[in-house]
Amino acid sequence: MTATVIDGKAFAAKVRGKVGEHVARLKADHGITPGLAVVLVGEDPASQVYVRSKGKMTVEVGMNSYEHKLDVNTSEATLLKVIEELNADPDVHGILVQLPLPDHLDSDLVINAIDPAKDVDGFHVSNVGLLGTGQKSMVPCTPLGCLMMLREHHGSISGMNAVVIGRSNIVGKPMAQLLLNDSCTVTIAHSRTKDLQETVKRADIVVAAVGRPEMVTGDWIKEGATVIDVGINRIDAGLKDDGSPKTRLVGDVDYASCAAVAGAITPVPGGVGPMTIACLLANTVTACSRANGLKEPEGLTA
Ligand SMILES: Nc1nc2c(c(=O)[nH]1)N[C@@H](CN(C=O)c1ccc(C(=O)N[C@@H](CCC(=O)O)C(=O)O)cc1)CN2
Repeated sequence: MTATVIDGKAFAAKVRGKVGEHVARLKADHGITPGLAVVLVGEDPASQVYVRSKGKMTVEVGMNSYEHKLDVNTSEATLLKVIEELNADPDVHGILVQLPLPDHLDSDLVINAIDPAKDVDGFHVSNVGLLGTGQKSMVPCTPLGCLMMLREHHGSISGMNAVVIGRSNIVGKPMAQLLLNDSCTVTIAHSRTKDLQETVKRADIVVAAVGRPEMVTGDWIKEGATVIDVGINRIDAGLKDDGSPKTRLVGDVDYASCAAVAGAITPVPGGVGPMTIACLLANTVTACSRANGLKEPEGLTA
């Protein structure tokens, strides 16, 4: 079997298109422009790229983008003050603090200082609780993107066996919750799971979010299963012509061997990654609609 490639880049463009349509309606019918504030502390190169990309795409869909770039040594008190001001700003409907934060800052404390209604990352403990109890919440962007791709590919995923590899608060746990809310039978596997390979082999849906380059190989995958690769790992790829080191982006899944067995698979790059930012924009327009007591966009929430 050769797997169908689930094109996250193309799907993300469609999601951004829908967000743009909803933003245009909010502006034309209600005179409201959704606003997204992104806070970056420090100069982590990957985070800088993601934040730039978020700002650019926010503007492209017609929303206002507010960037707050803070020095790497910013104190917790200063960061909390910035969040407090954004919470109180009526033009800001979504707030995101780019992770990881520098070590001296307590991520949980910072995230839980965000107004849950503006928490477009869905990481605030109130949103985690709401999602866990099947209530309306803000949903973390990466798992939401995975869910959208699964629904688009399968129609319904009800009753399917899903294995999520990884138990992070950002991806693994909310992903498992979303799959459960869609009536999958869900296993959360991790580095200490006994018989990990056998566990994965039983799955109709595999979501790999462990952060280990190409860990999941084709012999772990049930024939015809759908494989969603959340991993973004930069690995050595020899030397460039000028002798400098070359790198290559790979997922947590060994693409070639898994694609030979799976029914469908997301590539890296171009799979889950682009959906993360598209879902951030979707969450912002959802937050803005909710804040104004207006109808939420269809097909952009869980
Ligand atoms: N506050 C948050 N911090 C972080 C999140 C998050 O959702 N909220 N997720 C990641 C980083 N991230 C967005 O912030 C992100 C990661 C990857 C991509 C993406 O499009 N990746 C491309 C490849 C890009 C490359 O070449 O490096 C792909 O997979 O095709 C978008 C967003 C951690 N922090």
